[in-house]
Amino acid sequence: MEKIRVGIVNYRNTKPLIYGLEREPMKSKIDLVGAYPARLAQMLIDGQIDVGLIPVGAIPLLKEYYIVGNYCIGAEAEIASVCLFSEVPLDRIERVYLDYQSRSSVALLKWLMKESWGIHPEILEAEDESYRDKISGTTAGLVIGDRALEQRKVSTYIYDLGSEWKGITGLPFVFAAWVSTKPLDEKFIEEFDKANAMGLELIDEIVASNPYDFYDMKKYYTLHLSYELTDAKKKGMQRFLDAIITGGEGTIPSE
Ligand SMILES: C=C(O[C@@H]1C=C(C(=O)O)C=C[C@H]1O)C(=O)O
Repeated sequence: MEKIRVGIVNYRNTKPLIYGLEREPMKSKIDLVGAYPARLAQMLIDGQIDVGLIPVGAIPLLKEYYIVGNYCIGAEAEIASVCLFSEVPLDRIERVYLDYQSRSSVALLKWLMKESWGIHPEILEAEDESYRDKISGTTAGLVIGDRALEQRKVSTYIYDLGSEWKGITGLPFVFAAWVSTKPLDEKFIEEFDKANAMGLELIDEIVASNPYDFYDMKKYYTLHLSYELTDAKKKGMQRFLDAIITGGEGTIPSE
């Protein structure tokens, strides 16, 4: 049987979900491909993967899409790894770098600046990692993933996008979900879902085997990240999609 090509986010946030994908019975049925979120979205559009952890902010670009299974990269409130970093408070920010690796948080940040914070800094599209050195003075920057956990040690002001969303909408936020552009076999989805659940029961083991100096990973996996795609998360996801489709923040530049 042909293997299903599965695109996974290459950040630590994904480790609990892929624990079971890297083991049987899933292992021999799939090929795992790791990339940063914005790249994964492009890979799904280009047909290089069959299913992937796709940024919800990129969903408006898909002609047809299917949410696969019952797990996601989500947060009930504070996420810790998706933040606007700055050396000055919000009202003094003059320029904002957007993270080239993100699609959801870029759209969420634009929405927050316009609808909630009422600030209109100049928007700069980061093209590579060098933008992080430019987060200084009145130039702020959006950073996601492990790099954000590292940036927490550098920047003075940290605006957590998960907390901001929750504060305004009262809903959880889904950063990425398993998405395909064609329907997948139902039996496969069932097994895939079970494999996703496997690591969530083994957080202590995952934390112990992946030492990390920048953040308390037990706290990250259990307090910040929330992996079940609950009804509340689906509601949060729909609310976000409605906001970015009407606001135009869902459009992404070509790579
Ligand atoms: C929680 C996170 O969510 C990520 C943020 C994404 C985005 O902004 O497009 C996409 C996938 C997620 O891995 C994170 O990276 O820290």
